[in-house]
Formats: sequence, C-alpha cells, structure tokens
Amino acid sequence: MTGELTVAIGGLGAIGGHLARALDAGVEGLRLVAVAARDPEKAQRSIEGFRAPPAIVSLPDLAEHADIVVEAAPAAVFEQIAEAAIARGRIFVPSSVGALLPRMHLVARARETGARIVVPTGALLGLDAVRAAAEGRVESVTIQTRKPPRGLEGAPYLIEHGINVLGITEPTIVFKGNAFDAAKGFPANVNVAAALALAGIGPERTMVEIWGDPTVTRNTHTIQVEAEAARLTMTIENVPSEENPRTGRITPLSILACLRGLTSTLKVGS
Ligand SMILES: NC(=O)C1=CN([C@@H]2O[C@H](COP(=O)(O)OP(=O)(O)OC[C@H]3O[C@@H](n4cnc5c(N)ncnc54)[C@H](O)[C@@H]3O)[C@@H](O)[C@H]2O)C=CC1
Ligand SMILES: O=C([O-])CC(=O)C(=O)O
Repeated sequence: MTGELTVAIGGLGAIGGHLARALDAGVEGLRLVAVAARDPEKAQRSIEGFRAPPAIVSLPDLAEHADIVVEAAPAAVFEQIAEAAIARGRIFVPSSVGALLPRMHLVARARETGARIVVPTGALLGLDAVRAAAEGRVESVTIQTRKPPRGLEGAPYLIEHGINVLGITEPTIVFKGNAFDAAKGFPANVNVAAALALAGIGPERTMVEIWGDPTVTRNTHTIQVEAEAARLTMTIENVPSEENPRTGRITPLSILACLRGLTSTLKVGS
C-alpha cells in the first residue's frame, strides 16, 4: 500500500451515486470524505445509511476536503470542480472528459500546482493499448458510436441541424467529424471519444462517427487503430444504467478500478 487517499465526489447521479456507495462499502486505501450535488436535501437522502457519511459541500469546496476529486456532474459545471481541484494540487478524475478538450490550459495549470489529471477509461475499452500504440507511429484512430436514438436526444449538434433523432427508424449516421467537434456537439454523449483522443493522437486527428440506431439497446462503441506496431479493433456494448440511460453501467466501475490503481500495490494494465 502507498497509504490511504481521501476521495470527494461532485455529482451523485448514475456515476457519483454508485461510486459513493461502493466507496462507503469499503475499498482498501480509499476513504470517501465529501460529496456535492445540486440538491443538498436529495444528497442527504442518498447518503442516509452510509457507514461513514461524507460531508455535503459545494462543488468548489470538494477540493478542500480530499486528495482525490472525482467529477461526476453535468459538463456545464465541470469548471467549478476542475479549477478548484487543480488549484489545490489534488488528483482530479474527470467523468465529463469532453469538457476537458476545450480547456487544455488546465493541464498547464496542473503542472504549476503539482495537481494530476487522471482520465479514467470510463465507458470505453482498450486505452492501455491505444496509449502503447501512440508511443510509436499511429496512422489513424477512429471511433464509431451507436446509441438508441433517445440516448442522443437533446444534443446541441442535433438541435442546431434540425435532426429529429426520435423519428429515426433505421440506423442513421448523425455526425461525422473529429473528436473536438464531436465533444462540442454532443457534450453528454462522446466522453469516450474525448478519452480516446487524449490517449492517442489528439482531438483533431481522432475521427468520430455517431449513429442513431433503433436496432441497438446498448451504447456501442467500436475503436479502430491503425499503427506501426499493431492494428486494433475493439467493441464495447454498454448496458445503460437505470438512473441515466446515456451512461453505461460500466462507467462507475471503471472509475472505481481507476481509483484503486492510485493506491494498490499490484496494478495491472498501463
Ligand atoms: N467518461 C465516460 O466514459 C462517461 C462520462 N459520462 C459523463 O459523466 C457525467 C456524469 O454522468 P451521470 O452520472 O450519468 O449523470 P447524472 O445526470 O446521472 O448525474 C449528474 C449529477 O450531477 C449533479 N449536479 C447537477 N448539477 C449540479 C450542480 N450545479 N452542482 C452539484 N451537482 C450537480 C446532479 O444532481 C446529479 O446527481 C456526465 O457529464 C456524463 O456525460 C457519462 C458516461 C460515460
Ligand atoms: O457509452 C456510454 O455509456 C456513455 C458514452 O457514450 C459517453 O459518455 O461517451
């Protein structure tokens, strides 16, 4: 063990709620000490019955309480959590990874304060192999995301282009472009593309296709990487979580695995 680390979580929805319960149930080397949510009364109800109830604080105050600050809130409030965590030199673990792409100055700021930004694999797979490939020469990285149409509803890109996803009756491509534009147009949908871009060759060169697909019930992501060292093709089919169908059930599990990796003696995968 490298010693105990304290954890604070911003947002108690599909990701944050699950993670908080898992940490309270007991994870060696990690202790949940603070949470933030939009509605403090609801947050109080969420932590009722916890063995060690965390403090309920504001988003910027999370960083005052813990070594690790996990962001698990809508992208719109990303900055409030991220800036305070990085200013205080904490380990910042974002879920809304798409919100990091237009804010890469936070990485430069973290370098000054000693903070770390640790991006979990989240709802994706294979970022260990993508990172390894990117140590060498990579020709191309693409990700194709297929979601049940209701999982894409309300995305700014669709509204801007007058695309009615709920009217889709067969698999239809609704976006093709780079990861930077995908994250801007679909802030609640393609965090996975943002994480892939950061693991590999950056948001300008990482190409993204988004499909509204009434034939799938799972959020399905396929990555293809053409590199000097290897060719990768990987697909993950995520079971939507009950609290938020846009979010795969694997996401809080991936973040938990990521947090364990920050303290465990045996760490598997790069
Ligand atoms: N990295 C990845 O692979 C994935 C990332 N995500 C992203 O993670 C983020 C969280 O996702 P979910 O847990 O599914 O969302 P959710 O909607 O289930 O939960 C969000 C939580 O944030 C809280 N919140 C909202 N406004 C707030 C405010 N002003 N102050 C404090 N708390 C506030 C809400 O009360 C709620 O508890 C989203 O941005 C989502 O797009 C989702 C799935 C996969
Ligand atoms: O697949 C999921 O569960 C979520 C997703 O697409 C994302 O946030 O990028």
